[in-house]
Amino acid sequence: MKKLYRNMRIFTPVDGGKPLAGAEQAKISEIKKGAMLVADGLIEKIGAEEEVTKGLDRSQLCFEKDFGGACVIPGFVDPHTHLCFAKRREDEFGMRLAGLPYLEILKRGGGILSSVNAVKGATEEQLFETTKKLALSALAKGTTTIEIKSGYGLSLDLELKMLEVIRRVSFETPLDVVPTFMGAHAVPQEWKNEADRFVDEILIGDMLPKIKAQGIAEFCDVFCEEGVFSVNQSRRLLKAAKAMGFDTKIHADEVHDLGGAGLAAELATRSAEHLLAASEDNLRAMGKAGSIAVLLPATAYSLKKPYAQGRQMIDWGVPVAMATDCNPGSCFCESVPFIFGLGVMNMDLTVEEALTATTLNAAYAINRAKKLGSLEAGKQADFVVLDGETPTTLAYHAGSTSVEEVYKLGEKVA
Ligand SMILES: N=CN[C@@H](CCC(=O)O)C(=O)O
Ligand SMILES: [Zn+2]
Repeated sequence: MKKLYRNMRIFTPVDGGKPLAGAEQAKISEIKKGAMLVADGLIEKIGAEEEVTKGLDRSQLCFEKDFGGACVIPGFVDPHTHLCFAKRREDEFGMRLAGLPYLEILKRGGGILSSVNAVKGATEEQLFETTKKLALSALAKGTTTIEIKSGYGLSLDLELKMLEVIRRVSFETPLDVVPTFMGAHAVPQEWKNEADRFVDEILIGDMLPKIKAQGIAEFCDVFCEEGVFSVNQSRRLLKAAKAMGFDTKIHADEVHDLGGAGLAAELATRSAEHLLAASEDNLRAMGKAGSIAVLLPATAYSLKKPYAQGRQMIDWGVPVAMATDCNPGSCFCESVPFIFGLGVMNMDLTVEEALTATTLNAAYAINRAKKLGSLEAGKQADFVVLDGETPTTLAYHAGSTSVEEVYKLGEKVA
């Protein structure tokens, strides 16, 4: 049986088989009075209502809905989160507001390391409950697919505990979940003066092969930053991960221009994230290598840092995606509508570019574009109904999500 959704004003990027870059990123298709025929959660037909309903045998339908001309966009894809954590760090936010730098808190044993202690102290059930609650909050705000990283474990047992919880979120919520192993999120206290050995013996020699054998993570990510992992250490880790069959990502040039974006280009990682301090040369090299820039404007907001050069990156031909970076430290935000507004207002993306950045390019950044990220025949019927005439409302109606209804695989889920 099929479902017919009609009388919708549909806005969607169009998938040309690769992430949209340069002027292509702003190309959005608009169907003024559109309809979607859905079978088994997939879009069978989409287009002008007249076309979609021509010759349609309505007795084949199990459901039909008139959306009254409402604005519909693809479900948001959030390609960078640290949503799996046990405890908030509101106290640290206060310290940062008082002037203590983010990396200094980590250096003193707080930050990511305090989240490691919290994961250690939580039962798997507790960790699952906090993670699920945030995932459902993201869903209510229009996110239908989400990447979630481990990285608050830093030992094999705790990383597996996190990845198990992340797997459960994919089974026990309507969201599509993409799991990333991020054992290289910080150097654990016990390896403080031996980061090289931690990378070579523990991460590469032990954790990566065991995580791979369990098939519990798809991507490998590393925090390449001054005082965390160097470019050389990150290179060794990502090369080894690639050789073992992981897809790769890198937290690059978030605070200092260490050359992480250059490494992303050199290794052609699927994406590089943050890039607040990345140099023009390295960003252009990323564009040439096809590495996607995943920008996290709510982190700049929360760290009170200058925003990444989103406008310039698009002009330089780098495909741009955006993500929330939801985590308890640098950015406690699971709202894609919020980052959509920041992208438009503070990084000078156009509304059309921001829509591509939060849907199709975001799907490419986690290797899901074949299934989702745009509303086209053959892809999943994951979509969001907005309170507004066009996607502009996402930036215009500040402080509101503008998200009225959320559909996953053709089912209303929020
Ligand atoms: N910068 C590194 N990792 C996270 C923050 C993690 C944390 O502070 O807990 C980020 O992407 O912002
Ligand atoms: Zn991150």
